[in-house]
Parts: sequence; C-alpha cells; structure tokens
Amino acid sequence: MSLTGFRDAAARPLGVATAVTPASLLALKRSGAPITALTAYDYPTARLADEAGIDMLLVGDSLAMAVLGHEDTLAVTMDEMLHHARAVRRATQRALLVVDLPYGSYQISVEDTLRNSLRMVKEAGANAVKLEGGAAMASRVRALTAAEIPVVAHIGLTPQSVNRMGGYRVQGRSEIEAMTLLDDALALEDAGAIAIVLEGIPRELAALITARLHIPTIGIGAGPKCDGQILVWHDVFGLSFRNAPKFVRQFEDVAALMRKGLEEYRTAVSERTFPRDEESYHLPTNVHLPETEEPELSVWSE
Ligand SMILES: Nc1nc(=O)c2c([nH]1)NC[C@@H]1CN(c3ccc(C(=O)N[C@@H](CCC(=O)O)C(=O)O)cc3)CN21
Ligand SMILES: CC(C)C(=O)C(=O)O
Ligand SMILES: [Mg+2]
Repeated sequence: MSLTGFRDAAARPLGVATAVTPASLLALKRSGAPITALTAYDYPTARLADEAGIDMLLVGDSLAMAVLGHEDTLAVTMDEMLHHARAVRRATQRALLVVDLPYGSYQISVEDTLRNSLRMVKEAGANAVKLEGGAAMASRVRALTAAEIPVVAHIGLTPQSVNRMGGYRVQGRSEIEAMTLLDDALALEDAGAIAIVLEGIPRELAALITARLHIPTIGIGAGPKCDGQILVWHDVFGLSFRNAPKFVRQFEDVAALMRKGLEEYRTAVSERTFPRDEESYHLPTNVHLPETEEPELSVWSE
C-alpha cells in the first residue's frame, strides 16, 4: 500500500490526479472549497464515484440497511464490512477510503478498537476508520491516531444509538444539547480526528461547529455550512426502498431505469428475441451433429 492509495505505485497511470490525503482535506477546508463524499459498497459503484472525482468514499455501516436489508445498522459484522471494503479498495485510486467501524467493534475497549481498526487497514486497505460518539470516544481516537490510523469522528444523529434515541431523531435542538455536541466536536478534534461527520442536527449548530473547528466537518442532514457533504449512494439514485429522511435529495432515478431494463430483458427472453444468432456461438463448418427434431407442438396444443 503506497502513501497515495495505490497498492502498486508502478501501476499508477501517469498524469492522474494526486490521491486525497487527510492533509488535502484540511487544505480544502482552509481554501473554502467544499469536500465531496459519498458512501460506496462495491466495485462498480466505487469506480464510478472515484472516476467522478468524489473526494472521500465511505464504506458505511449503512451497508446493513441499504444493501443487506436490515432494519438498522446494529447487526452488520466486521467480516461483512471487510468484504465490501476490499471490493471498494480495488476500485478506488484517488478518493480517501474511509471504513465505518461497525457496532460492537469499538465499544468494549481501546484494545478492541485498535485491533479491529488495524484489520480495516491491513485486510481492506482503509485510509481511515470512522466511529460514532462524542467526548467519551476521545481516548479511542487518541489511541488510533498514535497507531497511525487516521480517524473520522461522527456525532449528532448516530444511527448506532438507535435504541437510546428511540428512533432516528434530529439531535442538538436544545441549547444544552447543542453545547454538548460542540464540546464533543472540540474533544474529538483535540484527540486527533482528521474530520468529523455531523449528522441530523440543526443547520445553525452545524455552522457553529464548522466555524469553531480547524478540521473539516462533513454534513448529512446538517445544512449547507459544513465543509463537505455526504449522502448514501442508494438515496442519491433512488434505490432505497424506504421513506427517505428530509435531508435526502434523489439526484437520479436509477430504479426506474432498472425497472425498464428488467421489463425489456424479461420480454426479450419470453418472446425468444434474445439471444440473437450474433449473440450465440457456432460450430466450426466442418463439424456436423445429428439433426435436431423439432417437437410437434400442434399435437400437444390439441
Ligand atoms: N439509505 C440510508 N440513508 C441514510 O441516510 C442512512 C441509512 N440508510 N442507514 C443508516 C442511517 C439511518 N439514517 C436515518 C434514517 C432515518 C432518518 C429519519 O427518518 N429522519 C427524520 C427526522 C425526524 C426528526 O425530525 O427528528 C426525517 O423525517 O428526516 C434519519 C436518518 C441515516 N442513515
Ligand atoms: C451516512 C454516513 C455518514 C454513514 O455513517 C453511513 O453511511 O454508515
Ligand atoms: Mg455509518
């Protein structure tokens, strides 16, 4: 694994844009240029996102819901996250590759957090890991940073807290809750986080946190003043099969395209217009098989 994110530096095409690093995300914040981020879960979609110039690809634990059909994110395992992260790694040349630590992989101890995060780096080629939680997670962030594992923090509507929150509810709407979230963000920055995801909080609070922090904020349902924005791939393309949160914008209706293609394929097979002769293999002209006997359909239809 090279520093630039290319597994084999010699295989890097000449003239390709420099790979995104934690330092370049910081530079984007300082220059005022928005950071673009998106989730990715497999090879073809990660290739499209990377080639489109998305700065950060996140193998989110939203995998559980968006891809695996679970009701929430709690069930997804380290092995499932690694399996998808490896596919995304193979496709990603430029973007910073961040992988979510799944629920249970970092709650028990700092040691567990380090062991599981090292797996993300060594077995999947993650450039950074992400974990949910506030000031209570600062010791984890500090230990990972000391172990040379860049960390993205995540506060506000943290989906792994669904049982405590009693559903997916906007956070930080009272002054006391808002100030606690600001303190959390400052503690995570102090512990060494390279960036922080702000999810499901009032836009005014996200603007305040973004102004107070030196590291970039990446918003999802946190308004326009964050340093960057992230969305779930399936929400962007209308592939979610559930009521979308208010913060989602569907940029294209890929499900409609897929339905159209499915209807065309089903019809073509049903009507025997697929495959055509050009879509079939032929015997060499010197090879002769016995004639096939056409079934006498009329006998059976009488
Ligand atoms: N496809 C998908 N998109 C996501 O953004 C996403 C996932 N899956 N899975 C993991 C979490 C869960 N997320 C969610 C899910 C639901 C709401 C939601 O229903 N929000 C309410 C807010 C209610 C309130 O006002 O408190 C909404 O109406 O927007 C928000 C975030 C975000 N993450
Ligand atoms: C939406 C982002 C921030 C996330 O954590 C996920 O996709 O799991
Ligand atoms: Mg997540």
